[in-house]
Amino acid sequence: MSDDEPDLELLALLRQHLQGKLTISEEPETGVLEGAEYVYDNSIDVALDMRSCKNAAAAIHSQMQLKQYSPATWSAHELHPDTKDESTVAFIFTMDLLNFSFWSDKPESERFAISYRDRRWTGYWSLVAALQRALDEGIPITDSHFWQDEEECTLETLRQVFRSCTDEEMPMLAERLECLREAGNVLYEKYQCSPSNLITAANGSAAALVNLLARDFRCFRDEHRFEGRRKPIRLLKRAQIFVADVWACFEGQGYGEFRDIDKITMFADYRVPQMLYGLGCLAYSPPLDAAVRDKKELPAGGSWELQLRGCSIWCIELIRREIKRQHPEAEVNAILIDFFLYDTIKQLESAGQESIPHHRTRSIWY
Ligand SMILES: Nc1nc2c(c(CN[C@H]3C=C[C@H](O)[C@@H]3O)cn2[C@@H]2O[C@H](COP(=O)(O)O)[C@@H](O)[C@H]2O)c(=O)[nH]1
Repeated sequence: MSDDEPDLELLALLRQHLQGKLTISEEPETGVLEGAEYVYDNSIDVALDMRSCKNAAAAIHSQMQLKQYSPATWSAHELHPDTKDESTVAFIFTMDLLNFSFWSDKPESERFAISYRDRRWTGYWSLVAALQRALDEGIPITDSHFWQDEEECTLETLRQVFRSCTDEEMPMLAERLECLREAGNVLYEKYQCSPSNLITAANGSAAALVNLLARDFRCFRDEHRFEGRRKPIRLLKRAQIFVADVWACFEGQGYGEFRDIDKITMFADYRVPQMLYGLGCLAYSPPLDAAVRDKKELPAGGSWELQLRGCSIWCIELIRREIKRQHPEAEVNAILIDFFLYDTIKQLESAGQESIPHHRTRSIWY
């Protein structure tokens, strides 16, 4: 549809509203789930297997019960901050500004890794370890004033913060510096340099906080054109995982209190789709299956990548609904299911039991 043609969807909504049949709720929506369902309905290279989703729902629920998965599980990870104050919000914001693209095709012993507390950390944990190490070394890496200081916060500084114990540098360092610089400027201009003011501005709504991050920060605006649809598909992975990390860290209290936290969807990354494939929930067309197994890079924003990301979000939504159908009393949402599946695929990876490689796309979105 060209831009000058009437938006029939919008006209229908307005007509219903004028006829008093529709109360436009003031509660904000992110639109992520609507976009994910659209991608699922229009995917030909990724499909969901309903029988496997049903079986996975039962297995995931019982495992989560067994492991007593709850928001408190977040703080149990040794590298996550155990303070619960404004500096913790700044830490999580910094972490989720940079929470993308750690994957490497080098052998395990040669891939980018951070040495910290006598251990070698890779992937997402290399990010958390590097931030903790920087703070231990007196580098104010979670301070937005620092991010704006072009003398102090340089590419060289980031090379130091993210120095590897192997020859491989952290991927996309220049893009990471750009994210910090932009976030520092936006926080200075609109939020008195304080990430916790973002939470205050959202006034207790998780969806409002996600929308505010996508509106004010280009580096959180994880939105993409899909198959000619006029409205972009909003995936907003790092904006959503920021809200989820704050909610889990503060266990739904204080900075973590959101009345609509269940509106947050699965985080469309490169790990959980891999887990869903292993559970038989996701199936790929032969050309996509071959490309993923051959570890070919999938172009960022391409149809295959968007089908993988959108169908994964929709798949977790169906699993969540099935768990709630089987166990109406279950305290479960897409966040906890997602966290559980990420942690599980990481355990399978360390045991060398992945059934397919994760897909390879280089981007700042995940
Ligand atoms: N969907 C989803 N994606 C997640 C996470 C996490 C870590 N969250 C912690 C907090 C609570 C949980 O219990 C986890 O312990 C990282 N990622 C993403 O994965 C990729 C990193 O993969 P690898 O290079 O293999 O570490 C990268 O895109 C990163 O953004 C998650 O939870 N869900």
